[in-house]
Amino acid sequence: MKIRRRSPNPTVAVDTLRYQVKVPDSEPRNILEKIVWHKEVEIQRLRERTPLAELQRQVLTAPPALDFATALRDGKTSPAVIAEVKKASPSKGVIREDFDPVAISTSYENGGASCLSVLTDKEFFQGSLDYLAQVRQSVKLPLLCKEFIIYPYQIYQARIHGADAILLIAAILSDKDLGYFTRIAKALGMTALVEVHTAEELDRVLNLEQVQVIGVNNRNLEDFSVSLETTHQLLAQASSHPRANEILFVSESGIHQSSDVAYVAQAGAKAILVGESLMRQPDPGNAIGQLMA
Ligand SMILES: O=C(O)c1ccccc1NCC(=O)[C@H](O)[C@H](O)COP(=O)(O)O
Repeated sequence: MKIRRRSPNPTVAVDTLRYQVKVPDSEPRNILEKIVWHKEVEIQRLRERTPLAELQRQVLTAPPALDFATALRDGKTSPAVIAEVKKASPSKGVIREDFDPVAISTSYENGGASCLSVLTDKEFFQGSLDYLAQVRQSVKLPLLCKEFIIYPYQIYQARIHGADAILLIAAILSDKDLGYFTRIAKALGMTALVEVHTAEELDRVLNLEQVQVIGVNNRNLEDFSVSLETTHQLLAQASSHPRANEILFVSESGIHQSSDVAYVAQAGAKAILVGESLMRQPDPGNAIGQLMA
């Protein structure tokens, strides 16, 4: 998937007036591009308010990160469950009206999740970094900050708010950034979960030595279609790579029933990331038990 990091619609300054010069194809081509373009503006604004140096100062006094990767390897269940705290999504709109991130997380912890994922994007998922901080105060499980990370700034933000792991999406980051961001995460004691959706992205990521945890997203972010076959195909491709045995593979998205869990586990996934199907149940933690039955 080719994601353009910025809108090709340039702003031209003429004296004090600013004109938008429309160029062809200046609309985002898919939801991922739309999210990333919005993120560029969002991070720019945040940086103006709180510079990176201030975050780097704050991170020094944060409690140490928990070991996300080990919690998955030692999973409470097989495969291990990363249960997601997700109020809404671009594909489904609002998923859970009575959204209480702390109650949901506690229920997940009691229900057998090995780790939690907390969506922090406000604009498209109605998430928040404050939810992440609240969840950190309430549960002992390792936490993934589910964000669209395009700058190191966001990694520091995640750590300060209690994250133990970050998501890095191969479709929106160059190899250089993936390597650099993974090293920053490691320096902060965090795990990087690097997400792929295509054979080409998987190839790129397998060749980055420092990547230890790879997520296969079953959702196509261009058209929102979901197919668990993506896990099957990409894990078959990975199996012939020399590093295959040292990588922990996570199957993400579209997992609704126990036959889905069996299918991706059989394909080689050692962990699953589940949001919507748990969030739609009255007791999300109890739903983990049903899913893993
Ligand atoms: O969930 C979406 O609609 C979505 C749209 C655009 C970018 C990302 C999106 N989801 C992020 C995720 O990775 C999922 O929340 C996660 O894998 C859980 O998926 P599900 O179990 O299907 O809720």
